[in-house]
Amino acid sequence: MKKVVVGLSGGVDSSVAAAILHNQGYDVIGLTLWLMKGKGQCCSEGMVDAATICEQLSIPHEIVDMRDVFQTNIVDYLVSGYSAGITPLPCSQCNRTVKFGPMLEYAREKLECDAIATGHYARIAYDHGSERYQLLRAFDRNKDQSYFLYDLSQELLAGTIFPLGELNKNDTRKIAAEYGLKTADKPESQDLCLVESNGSMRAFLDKYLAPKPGDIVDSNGKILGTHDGVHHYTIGQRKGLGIAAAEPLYVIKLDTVNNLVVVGDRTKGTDKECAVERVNWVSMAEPRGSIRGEVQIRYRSQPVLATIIPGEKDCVQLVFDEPQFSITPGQAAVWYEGDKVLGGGIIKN
Ligand SMILES: Nc1ncnc2c1ncn2[C@@H]1O[C@H](COP(=O)(O)OP(=O)(O)OP(=O)(O)O)[C@@H](O)[C@H]1O
Repeated sequence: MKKVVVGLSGGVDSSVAAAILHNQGYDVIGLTLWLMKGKGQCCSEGMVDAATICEQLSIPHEIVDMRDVFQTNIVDYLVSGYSAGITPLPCSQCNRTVKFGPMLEYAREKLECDAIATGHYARIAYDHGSERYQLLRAFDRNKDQSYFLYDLSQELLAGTIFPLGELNKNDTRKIAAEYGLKTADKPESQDLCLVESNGSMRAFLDKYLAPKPGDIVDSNGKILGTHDGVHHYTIGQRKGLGIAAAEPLYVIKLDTVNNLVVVGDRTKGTDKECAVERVNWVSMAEPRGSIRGEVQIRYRSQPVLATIIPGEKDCVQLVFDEPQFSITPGQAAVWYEGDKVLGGGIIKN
């Protein structure tokens, strides 16, 4: 019988992923990564729900303590990024270094099992021509999570199954109800897990970073207001600036050297190019020259046409056909060809 380790967060998606594979005849083992430090965090509820699902499906449940790895790779990474004036995207980093990598390693070393599965909405296909695993968007475009998965290596893709890739969320809920899963009606998580467990990104950051008051200025240096720490702002932000102005103003630069938040009208926040670092080529090998692709610079942004120019040391330059508003250092840029994730990386500037 084929054996698979399913990452169980205690949510409906991973519960259904486990139930589907179990029903298909896989020998399923549930595995929950214990991620967050502190009592009463969302993880403790998640672990109990995951254990309940395993009980329902009569499958074993393992819990692996990953709190230190999560603290170093995600919490510290976020805090140092925000204090340096960037807006880091923790999810792709979390997927590679906290979830998929360690889960596959644990599955192989401790459970003699070569495959893992998660409840992500994305698809994987093997292309015989290029001999590569391809990462594809989910059928449900509204739930598609391929943007967060661009950083997975070929080895990780080879060992991963996404049982929900061809379903839409309504199907998932229906299947959960059909199987009578305890998590069937569990509400959708809306935010980043750290935001959800702390109430807001501000509340999370305030636990680690002291207030550092400074000025909000326009691009000529004119003082328009004050702020309580550059780390509370993000490029493109419009709300919560506390400035009355005739036209809408957006954050266009975070100047940590002079402790300034620089604001301007929408035209000042657009750019035709950006540099991307820590690039991972997913469905294709790194090309020798420029390629064209549809690029997403945020999770929910519309893909836009651009030329992708490979550079040195895992870097590329993106040149957009049309200037883009609020290109945010720290967020991921992911380039696609149709449904296929070609590659992605972290926006540098
Ligand atoms: N703590 C965890 N331990 C093991 N696997 C996890 C954990 N958190 C998330 N995962 C896996 O990653 C997938 C995507 O996680 P995400 O945080 O995006 O939750 P989600 O889409 O709301 O899914 P779910 O409904 O299963 O919580 C989950 O479906 C699960 O398979």
